[in-house]
Amino acid sequence: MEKIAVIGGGNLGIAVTEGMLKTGINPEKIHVTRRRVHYLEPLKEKGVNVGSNNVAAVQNADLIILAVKPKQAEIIMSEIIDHLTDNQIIVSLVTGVSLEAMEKEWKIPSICFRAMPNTAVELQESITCISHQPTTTENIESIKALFSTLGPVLIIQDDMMAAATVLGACGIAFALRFIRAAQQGGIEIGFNAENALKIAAQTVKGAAELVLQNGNHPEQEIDKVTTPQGVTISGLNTMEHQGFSSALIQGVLTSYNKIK
Ligand SMILES: NC(=O)C1=CN([C@@H]2O[C@H](COP(=O)(O)OP(=O)(O)OC[C@H]3O[C@@H](n4cnc5c(N)ncnc54)[C@H](OP(=O)(O)O)[C@@H]3O)[C@@H](O)[C@H]2O)C=CC1
Ligand SMILES: O=C(O)[C@@H]1CCC=N1
Repeated sequence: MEKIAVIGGGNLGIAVTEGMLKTGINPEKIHVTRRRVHYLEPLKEKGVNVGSNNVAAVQNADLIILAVKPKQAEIIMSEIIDHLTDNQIIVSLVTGVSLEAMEKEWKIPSICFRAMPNTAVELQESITCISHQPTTTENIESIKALFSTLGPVLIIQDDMMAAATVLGACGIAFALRFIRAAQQGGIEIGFNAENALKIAAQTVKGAAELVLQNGNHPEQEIDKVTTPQGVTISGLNTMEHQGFSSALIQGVLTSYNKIK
């Protein structure tokens, strides 16, 4: 990709930009916008173009990454629409706005994709789900290649984007709440906060790697830890009696129903 505009340098826009910078992309090729431009000072110091002029940013860009809230996106689209060309590519990270709505309601002339990374994109540890219209045949590989530098990529149907948002993007918060709870437990049994957090976080990372690298079902790995009449199974069963898995599944469904 030659020049990239990131419209909306907030939590996700900054994370995506930081991730792209880590891939070695030339910072001068990136232009990030937001209204309170002073929050973009750290990116500016790294050589990224920053500003509040969305039109200037898109006029110069081959790829436009839209990273604003849905209501903000409507306003911004009306501002930039006349400056878009049909050879530009728009990748929307906006939650809950389908490709069909982007084309019909926003009337975007450019090639549209949706992408759903999570904030670990900053560390190139996201999983990014990408969707495109069935009629879109070009540019899929280049979009896939860009996000593949930021973690694994899955191409999915656009109607699965809400599910991707919940499992992948909200999932970061769900996993972090687990880590926090484990840390709190760790403090009760004697660790200071710093060590409890380090153990909890690294243990989650290790558990994830066991699933990802071994390709095993979580329960296979759990079986290896649960000594008969041992301490792990007692703790696990108490958590389940308290509704651990059920609470997580219900939370996922609540988030999903809210997007829908
Ligand atoms: N955070 C996450 O983990 C994820 C978020 N998403 C989706 O990504 C989108 C962005 O989320 P998030 O980054 O969390 O939200 P933020 O509110 O952090 O970021 C949006 C940014 O847009 C800027 N903005 C608002 N109006 C304009 C404008 N007119 N021109 C330029 N910039 C503008 C705001 O800055 P200012 O007020 O200074 O203009 C703000 O920083 C949302 O649709 C969200 O649902 C998707 C996946 C994960
Ligand atoms: O909470 C939200 O609505 C957005 C979508 C995914 C992550 N943040």
